[in-house]
Amino acid sequence: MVVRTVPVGDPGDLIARLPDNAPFAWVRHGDGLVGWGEAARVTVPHGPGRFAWARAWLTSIFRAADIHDPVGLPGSGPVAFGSFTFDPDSAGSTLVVPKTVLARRDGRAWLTTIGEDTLDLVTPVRTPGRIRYSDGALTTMEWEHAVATAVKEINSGRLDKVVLARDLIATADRRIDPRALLARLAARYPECYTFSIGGPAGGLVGATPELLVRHTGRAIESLVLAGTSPSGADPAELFGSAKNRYEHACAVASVRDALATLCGTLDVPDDPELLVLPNVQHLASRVTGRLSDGASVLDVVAAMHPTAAVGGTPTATALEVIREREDMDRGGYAGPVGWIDARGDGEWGIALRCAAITGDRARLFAGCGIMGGSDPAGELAEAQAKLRVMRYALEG
Ligand SMILES: C=C(O[C@H]1C=CC=C(C(=O)O)[C@@H]1O)C(=O)O
Repeated sequence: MVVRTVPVGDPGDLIARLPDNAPFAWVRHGDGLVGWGEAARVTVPHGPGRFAWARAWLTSIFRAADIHDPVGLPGSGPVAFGSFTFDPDSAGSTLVVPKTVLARRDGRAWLTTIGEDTLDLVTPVRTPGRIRYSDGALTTMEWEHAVATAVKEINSGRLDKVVLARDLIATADRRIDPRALLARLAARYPECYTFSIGGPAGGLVGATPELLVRHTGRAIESLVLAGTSPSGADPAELFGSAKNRYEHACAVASVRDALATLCGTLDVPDDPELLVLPNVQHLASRVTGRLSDGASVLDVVAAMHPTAAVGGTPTATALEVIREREDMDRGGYAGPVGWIDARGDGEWGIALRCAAITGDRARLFAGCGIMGGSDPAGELAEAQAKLRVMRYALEG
């Protein structure tokens, strides 16, 4: 495999450059990486060793490559995009090395191609047309009942926190082109990571505000989110809510504990800040650290997933409750999504505010941190607000 990276002039809108409807993307504030074509693809076997397996597969692919990379920045040279399922026992975790990657970072842009240059025929982007919605695994009433049961389990002492999610099925007039969704998401949610892991029939598309980990050399950074109110509500209520503060503290603790074993230094803020998005606002904590050895971004992802922003506290009990109450397979929702390069650098988010696309169908997901004081109707309203991201991507 011959890999060539060359510096290029400013490519403008990265998403507008995607030629086909199986795109790869990771874009925030216009910067990031987009890719197309497939030089290599693998389905990662499910089970507890999946991240180590993925890492070994990538090492063998990247080691065998003949790499010409004068740019030498995170994301230059060969790159793999990936999505891992939330549940280690679910099938469908995927890594793909695109044939072509176009990237921009801090005013510098580059193009990486693998193998022979091919003429990429640009297919027109079509919007999905009219969208009809139907219930996913549970009706809204059944989901509220699941939340009420989880609240009882928390109050009986079985666990402290669990994140319960629901799905919603959208059916479009025609085959959904992820590029149409990416363009809308990147324009409306510039603060989020707009992502796509393309597949032959569709793939996973979304705009997540939650950075699981950015790895640049030995420096790592994570943005932990948990605790939500509608945008426009008084932030003082969110900061003053014991329920939301404890929900956030559980998520921060899970990240701190996972990173402490890998980092020589780790900086965890005492108090959260506010992240305001068009639909909701979150309590947010930016955690930074330095790795004590040469762990790759996937090694760090393996140690962190699932954080209590998407699982719960304690983790193992929360996973049991999620399996018992949600009545669905989350697939890639709430799993790690992102990219890794041959140096082990990369950026991985938690796949929130996303949908799994298959042909003319999209499965949308949203979840909420459930605590002892949660009100099922309030949690349903919060889940609906989170679903607005992908409803907007589909409907415009
Ligand atoms: C699980 C989701 O959000 C998480 C991230 C931020 C705030 C959350 C909350 O307040 O419940 C969730 O922990 C989702 O968007 O599906």
